Amino acid sequence: MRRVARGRLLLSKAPSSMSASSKNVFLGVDIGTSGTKTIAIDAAGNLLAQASAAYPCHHPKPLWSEQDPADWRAATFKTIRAVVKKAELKPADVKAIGLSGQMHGSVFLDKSDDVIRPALLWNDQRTAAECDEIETRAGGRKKLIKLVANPALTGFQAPKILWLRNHEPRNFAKLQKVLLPKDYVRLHLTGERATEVSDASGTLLLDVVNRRWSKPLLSKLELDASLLPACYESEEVTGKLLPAVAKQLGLSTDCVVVGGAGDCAAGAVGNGVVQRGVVNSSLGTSGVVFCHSETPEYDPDGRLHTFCHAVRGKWHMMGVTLSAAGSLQWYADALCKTAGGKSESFDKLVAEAAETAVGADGLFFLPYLAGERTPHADPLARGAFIGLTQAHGRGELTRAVLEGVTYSLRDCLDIMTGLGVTAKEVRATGGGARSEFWRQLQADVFGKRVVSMQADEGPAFGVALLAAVGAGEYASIAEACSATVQTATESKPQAKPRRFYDRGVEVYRSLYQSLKDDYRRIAELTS
Ligand SMILES: Nc1ncnc2c1ncn2[C@@H]1O[C@H](COP(=O)(O)OP(=O)(O)O)[C@@H](O)[C@H]1O
Ligand SMILES: O=C(CO)[C@@H](O)[C@H](O)COP(=O)(O)O
Repeated sequence: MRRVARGRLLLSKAPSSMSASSKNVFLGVDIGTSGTKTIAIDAAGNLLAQASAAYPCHHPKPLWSEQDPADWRAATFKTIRAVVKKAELKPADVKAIGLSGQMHGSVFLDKSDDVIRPALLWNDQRTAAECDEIETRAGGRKKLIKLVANPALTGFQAPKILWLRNHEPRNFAKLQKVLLPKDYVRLHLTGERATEVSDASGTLLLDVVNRRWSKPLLSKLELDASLLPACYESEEVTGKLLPAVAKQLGLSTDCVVVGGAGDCAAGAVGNGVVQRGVVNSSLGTSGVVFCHSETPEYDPDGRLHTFCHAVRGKWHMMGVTLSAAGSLQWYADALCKTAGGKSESFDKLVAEAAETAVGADGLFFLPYLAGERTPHADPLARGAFIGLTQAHGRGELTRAVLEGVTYSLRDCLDIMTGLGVTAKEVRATGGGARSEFWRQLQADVFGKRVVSMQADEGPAFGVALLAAVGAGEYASIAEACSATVQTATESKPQAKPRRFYDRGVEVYRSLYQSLKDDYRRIAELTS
């Protein structure tokens, strides 16, 4: 059923309603930090239906971050049922499902596959001591990078496993398996304990160059390899729906679940970033700047991650700022309640910001609400408004948040550029990229053309394409992308704001340098 050319043809002439027998539908599920989004697409990449469900994130202590895996499972089942209903799909229509999700999170399971404690997330900063332990056990930072291509960072999964061993030994004694968020959902869909290379890269336990678990590092950390699931390539089939699950979802037991991808690689596939020349910028809870690599490439200072791409035999580099659109979410929730007690809408806040001057009249925002990864790798960093005056109102505050987050993405982009990555265009994705104003701001801060995508479904679209490849609809991910991915709007850098932001980013950068010792003192004060 390989029908590459058909996919291309259908792109320009997509049927609005296919006959029951002709449907070949693929689902993409993205288990994000703020919620889960599921989409259904046809073979040409046309969106048939989408549904989303939100859930909370818990912060039991400052800079800690946890979620209940049961919320991801419930949201996935609910949204799959919703798209099946909305698109009026018959069980046999859905050929494959792709899973994507927030990376690095650790779901600790006991021998009955029950969750031992809430999951520790990608933006949880409690593991600084365990990162030091990993570097020491590996024989130093250089040796660690040789084994797994990356330095130890607090968000990654391996330090979380060591944290459990060091701080909750009774829970560690029960531990049989550690899964990533999307892979916990896979277990409930298929009964299989499996992951794939792009998400596995973010555990710090994958030999990224050879795309397999690093036995040498596992042994140095005294971790049993049986804790980890089987590791596949992203488009490979990892299992089929369990009979009871298929019945519950209105799908068939012939429906396969492919490896899928971590949300960064999935978003890149969804935006067609499967070759050099374009980079992806994502404004989700986190912010990510992502480039494709033909071979593993490294930032010698370890500020960018070197991970496997969701494309077989390819890699990527990315910089990750921990509170991107998440900063806007925090700001709306903490400081912008309406009279009815709800958070002000993002559209209203952004419209107010758009009315204010470039640079928010000298107000800066540092978006380090959850510490920071790129460029500072500083778990103690904190957020800040700097430069407030009595002339500032809500519009300037919002603008400062949007600008601060975008400066942080520029930090990531500039590191990449410094390593020789050239990009003629930035492809914008994530909830924040829905805003035309924020896309234009990116163009002005980056000094590059920023485009939005026709299928603005981010990682969910990327893994739906991986599902289509896994089911044999396309011969390769590159073919699936070239048949279905199209850009939509374009924002070009404007000369005056661009000049301002080139100077503004220097002030922004020096503010962190001025504050970093104080962050340490704040940590001592509050510990
Ligand atoms: N219209 C909008 N304008 C600006 N920002 C928006 C808009 N809609 C959503 N966002 C931002 O996008 C975030 C959600 O992005 P999303 O990519 O869904 O996150 P995640 O994948 O982390 O769950 C919201 O918290 C909000 O900050
Ligand atoms: O930590 C990373 C990537 O390294 C984050 O990108 C997470 O994967 C969370 O994604 P969002 O929920 O923000 O989309």
